[in-house]
Amino acid sequence: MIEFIKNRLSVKIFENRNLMGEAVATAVSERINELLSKQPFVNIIFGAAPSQNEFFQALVKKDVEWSRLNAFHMDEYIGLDADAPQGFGNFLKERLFDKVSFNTVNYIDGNAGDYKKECLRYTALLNKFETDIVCLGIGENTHLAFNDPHVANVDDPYFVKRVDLDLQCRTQQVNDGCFKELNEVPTHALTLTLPALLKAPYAFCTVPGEKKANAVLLTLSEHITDNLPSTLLRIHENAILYLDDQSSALLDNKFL
Ligand SMILES: O=C(O)[C@H](O)[C@@H](O)[C@H](O)[C@H](O)COP(=O)(O)O
Repeated sequence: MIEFIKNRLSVKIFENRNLMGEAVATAVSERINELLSKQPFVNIIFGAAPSQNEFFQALVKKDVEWSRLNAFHMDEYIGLDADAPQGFGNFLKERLFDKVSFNTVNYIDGNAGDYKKECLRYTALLNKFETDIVCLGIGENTHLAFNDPHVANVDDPYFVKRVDLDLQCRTQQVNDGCFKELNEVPTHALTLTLPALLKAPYAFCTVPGEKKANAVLLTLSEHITDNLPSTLLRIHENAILYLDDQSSALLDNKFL
């Protein structure tokens, strides 16, 4: 494993995806257990994406008092069928929420007719259950959750909002094998905003795969700006970026 720090961001590079996933699961479960030794519940937000699969597989095997965790997710498509496997709530249900017994699982409803009301409902939950940990990925366009560069706002006044998805983001969903064709990918979603994600005291960011190599390079080498949302991880007080051999492939000696 190779490790370095860029600004405040700790970066860890693993030989392959499985080792990376196992390491994230170990770190997250240790943090959960440490917090549970001091407080009754832990509130945790999960990204819903194939990049998180190895992490989830390892996490559910960890020794954690799941019944003391309140789970959230960070975004949801608008307008997919309620039981569509691509729905982020459904994605997490299959891989995580049905595997262990959380105290509560809090789903975003992408089919709520009144999306403003749904954003307010979820905002109220996030305020009630203050986030302790966020587990997230990075998009090919450097998005965090569905904060694509054109809608990402580090000073966003909202915690949850409706956004349109840019072409690179929608194409990524096809590249990831979640949808067969671009025109199947919804154009809009509800997402937690950058302030809602970045206020979590602990952030574990898991980014494997060759398709993310350029986004990883931008994350670590460009100026910190919400036009490249993942660069903001570099000023988070407690964030760790987990990479594999492929996603780290473009990082040269000036980093390593
Ligand atoms: O809920 C999520 O997790 C988000 O929509 C998103 O930010 C995702 O983490 C990245 O786009 C990485 O996604 P992939 O794993 O699909 O590459």
